[in-house]
Amino acid sequence: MSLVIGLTGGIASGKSTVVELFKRKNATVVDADVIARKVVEPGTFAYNRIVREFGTQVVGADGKLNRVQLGRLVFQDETKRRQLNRITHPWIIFYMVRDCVINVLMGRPFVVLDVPLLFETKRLLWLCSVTVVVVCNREQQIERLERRNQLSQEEALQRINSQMSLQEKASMAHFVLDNSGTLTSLEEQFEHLWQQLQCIRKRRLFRYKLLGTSCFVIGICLIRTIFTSFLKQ
Ligand SMILES: CC(C)(COP(=O)(O)OP(=O)(O)OC[C@H]1O[C@@H](n2cnc3c(N)ncnc32)[C@H](O)[C@@H]1O)[C@@H](O)C(=O)NCCC(=O)NCCS
Ligand SMILES: Nc1ncnc2c1ncn2[C@@H]1O[C@H](COP(=O)(O)OP(=O)(O)OP(=O)(O)O)[C@@H](O)[C@H]1O
Repeated sequence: MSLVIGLTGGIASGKSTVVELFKRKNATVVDADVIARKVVEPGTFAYNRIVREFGTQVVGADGKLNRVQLGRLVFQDETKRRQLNRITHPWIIFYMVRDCVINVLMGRPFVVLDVPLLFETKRLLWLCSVTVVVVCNREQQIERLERRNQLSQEEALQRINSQMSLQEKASMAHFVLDNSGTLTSLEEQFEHLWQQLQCIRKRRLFRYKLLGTSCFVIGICLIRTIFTSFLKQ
C-alpha cells in the first residue's frame, strides 16, 4: 500500500532540498518541474503551440525553448502566464497522474508528488493522502531566488508574487516544514515528519488489512449460509 504525499511550497522555499531528504529515505519522487520540461521538448504538441502563440523570440539557437526569455515574459505578465499554463498544465497533469498511478501499482511505500502549484491549480490534490508545505521567510526567499537564478530583486518579487502566499499554503497543508533556519534545522523537522508519515502509513495498512479480513470472513459466512440452505432443500 502506498502513501501519496503532495509536496509544495513557494519558489525557492526549499522543496528540492526536502526532496533530497525524501530520496535518502528511499521514497519515490515524481517531480512536476522535470515533467514540465519534458512536455515542452522540441516537436511536442505543447512546444509547437508555445512557438505559435509566443513567437520565435522564445526559441533558442539550439531549437529548444529559451526558458530564461520565456520566464521573463510570463512572470511579468499574468495574461501570458495563464496562456502558458493553459498550454502546459493539461500535459503536466496527465503525466503526473500516470507516473503516480504506476508507482502506486508497483507498490512503492511512499510516493512524493513535488508540485510547486499544488494548491494554485488543485488538480492533483485528489491523489494526495497527505500534503506538506515547505515555507521560509520572505527575505530569505527573495535572497535565495536572486542568488540561485541570478535575478534582480524586482524579478525575484515578480516570481514570488505570481504564486499563492506561503501563509495561505501553510494554512491549507497537513504538515509545514519551516526552512527559514539552517539545513540542520530542516533535517531535524524532516525526521519528525518522516516518523509521523510512517505512523500514518502503518495505521492505513492496518485498516486495509482489517477491512480485507472482514470482507473475507463475511464472504465465507455468506457462502456457508447459501450452501447449507441449498442442502436442506
Ligand atoms: C516559465 C518557465 C519557462 C521558466 O523556466 P525556468 O527553467 O526558469 O524555471 P523552472 O521551470 O525550473 O521553475 C522554477 C519554479 O518557478 C515556479 N513556476 C514555474 N512555472 C510557474 C507558473 N506558471 N506560475 C507560477 N510559478 C511558476 C515554480 O515554483 C517552479 O518550481 C517554466 O517554469 C514553465 O514552463 N512554466 C510553466 C509550467 C509550470 O507551471 N511549471 C510548474 C510546475 S506545476
Ligand atoms: N536552509 C537553507 N539555508 C541556505 N540555503 C538554502 C536552504 N534551503 C535551501 N537553500 C538554497 O536555496 C535555494 C532554493 O532551494 P530549493 O532549490 O530547494 O527550492 P525549491 O523550492 O525547490 O525552488 P523551485 O521551486 O524554485 O525550484 C537553493 O539554492 C538551495 O541550495
